Amino acid sequence: MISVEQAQELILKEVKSTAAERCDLLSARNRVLAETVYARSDFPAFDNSAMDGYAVRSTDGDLDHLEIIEVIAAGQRPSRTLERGQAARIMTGAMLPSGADAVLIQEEAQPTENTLRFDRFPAAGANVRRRGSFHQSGSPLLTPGSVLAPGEIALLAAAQRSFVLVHRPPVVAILSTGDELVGIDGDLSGVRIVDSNQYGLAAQVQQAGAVPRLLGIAPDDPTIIRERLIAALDADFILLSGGASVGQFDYTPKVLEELGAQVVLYKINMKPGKPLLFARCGGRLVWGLPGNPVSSLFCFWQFVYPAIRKSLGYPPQRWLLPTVQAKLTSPVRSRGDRRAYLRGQLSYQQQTWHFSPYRTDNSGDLVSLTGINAFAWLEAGATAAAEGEQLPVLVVGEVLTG
Ligand SMILES: Nc1nc2c(c(=O)[nH]1)N[C@H]1C(S)=C(S)[C@@H](COP(=O)(O)OP(=O)(O)OC[C@H]3O[C@@H](n4cnc5c(N)ncnc54)[C@H](O)[C@@H]3O)O[C@H]1N2
Ligand code: MOO
Repeated sequence: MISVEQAQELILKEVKSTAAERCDLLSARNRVLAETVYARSDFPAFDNSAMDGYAVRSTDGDLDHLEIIEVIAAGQRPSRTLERGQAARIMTGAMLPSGADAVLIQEEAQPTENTLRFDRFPAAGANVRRRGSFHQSGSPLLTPGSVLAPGEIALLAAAQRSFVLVHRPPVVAILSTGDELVGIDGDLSGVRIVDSNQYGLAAQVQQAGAVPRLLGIAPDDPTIIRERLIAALDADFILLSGGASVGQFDYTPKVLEELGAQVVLYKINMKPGKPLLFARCGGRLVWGLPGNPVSSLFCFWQFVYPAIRKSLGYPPQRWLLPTVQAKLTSPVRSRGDRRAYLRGQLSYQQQTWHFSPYRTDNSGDLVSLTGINAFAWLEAGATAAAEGEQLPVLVVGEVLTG
């Protein structure tokens, strides 16, 4: 069995970023830029006021008062040049009139009719945003690999880019295998279970920014699994759920081998999720995920999520889910035979990360995943950790702050 870190490295080595596609700016959030975006003009495009007040000449501070010659709103062009002894009422963002080089803020001004008196006079450049001071025409605003968060989206809008080139989201096919499985509305007949992995994995694929393609259920029949797998080969990634272990009806490894797939790895030193299989098949990447629902979702976070992020063009520091060191709020145990990931809740309180372990580590118990946002881990060989001890924690959901 190989380690989690070795497996992540081997998997990521096989992944390439997808080609670029044109995307409407409003749909581009969380996508990754595949071009350099240059500024088409200076920003600000003209000298303007940073505050509501009065545009003045900074050399007029020796005068007793100034004459107010006009009012300039944002979006308007000043109509006159400011001469010695003159001021113009000006709003934040409005164009500075020629002749002016400073803005007296209105809190420090005493206007009466057209006359302006003042307490303190601004120095040259005070409260003025100079043309091109934020960025200049032709300068690169964003480079390939920039992740488009709301700030970047606003910058692109300011640069009048209603469309941008971003990496195409990979298509991830999901095929569940198992005679015991039925669709969400299927007949359970007392011995069957719902194919919940299809839904859980689809939600994870969407959350990671990729496009799920639901291929439904294949029975434990190698011929049918093989057919369905071939049909799935037009997707970028293929997730097979179930049949990865050693049981009599666990056909995933066998079918992949028959199709000429190169198995890159099989079995990881971790719990849950030991019987993970990863292979190259017909130029596509295939994950054989364990059928146990918690194991399957956990393997996704560890080994599929990073691959999706890489293919989306994310920078390497953002491929893996983050980890922190957190203090245990109650003791934990493990068999010690594999690295054990223990589900629980991570919160940040009083400048400290706290991890509250959930009471069970059963790989089939989906209730145990509700409200879970993290997994603390004990290395293989360690069988317990006490309350208050620090453990490394993998963060899979939103962190609680109280
Ligand atoms: N003798 C051994 N038995 C098992 C081993 C082992 O090393 N030796 N490994 C165990 C571990 S660890 C895991 S994890 C599971 C993985 O098994 P498979 O990937 O072969 O999955 P199945 O046998 O098909 O199913 C396991 C379990 O999960 C349920 N399941 C399957 N698919 C779905 C689905 N799409 N949605 C919801 N639930 C699903 C299935 O009914 C089983 O209960 O193997 C252990 N056994
Ligand atoms: O590795 Mo299995 O995932 O423990 O149940």
